Amino acid sequence: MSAGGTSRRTWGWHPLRPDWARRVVAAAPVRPGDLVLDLGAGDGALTAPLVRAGARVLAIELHPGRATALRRRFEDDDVTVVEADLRDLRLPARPFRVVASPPYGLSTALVRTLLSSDRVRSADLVLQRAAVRRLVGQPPRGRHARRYRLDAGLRLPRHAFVPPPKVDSAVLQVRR
Ligand SMILES: C[S@@+](CC[C@H](N)C(=O)[O-])C[C@H]1O[C@@H](n2cnc3c(N)ncnc32)[C@H](O)[C@@H]1O
Repeated sequence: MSAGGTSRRTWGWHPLRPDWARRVVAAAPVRPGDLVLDLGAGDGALTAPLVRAGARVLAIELHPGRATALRRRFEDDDVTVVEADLRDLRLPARPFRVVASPPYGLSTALVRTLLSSDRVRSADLVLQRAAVRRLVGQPPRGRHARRYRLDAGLRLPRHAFVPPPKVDSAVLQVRR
């Protein structure tokens, strides 16, 4: 995937509207001082309310232009932007939360990676609604999967995103 010639499809570019991003963060158990990963942070729709909630955010974004814009936007905040591919995600060595709207194509792999760690305090992932149903019914295996419970959370209508995707979305809640 090159940074030039990018298409919405290649990069899964469906940013959340700010009001819906606020709702997703408000429904997550984030406390001041928590380390929170925003996976596929885009232009910071979720990063902004996470910062307002007092989180220390690790924002991971593959698109170079978006990573640069994120650094500028949050230069005065407790936000670390890492330009990296989520397919090579390396999790922090200390406990962390996740609040993210990642590319839908990586949903299963991401959940599996999270369930392989014993350091996830919680995760709230905006995913395709059908994927949430599937994952709640049959979570992917992971080394520490038994420590976690998966539930369906907030439902997001298509107009929660600009542009609206062709599928419905919901939050997958991962709790210990
Ligand atoms: C659905 S958008 C969500 C953006 C933002 N989280 C929001 O809610 O508005 C997914 C984001 O993931 C990024 N992305 C796509 N593939 C990625 C990958 N392999 N690694 C890291 N980021 C990726 C895209 O560039 C895009 O910014």
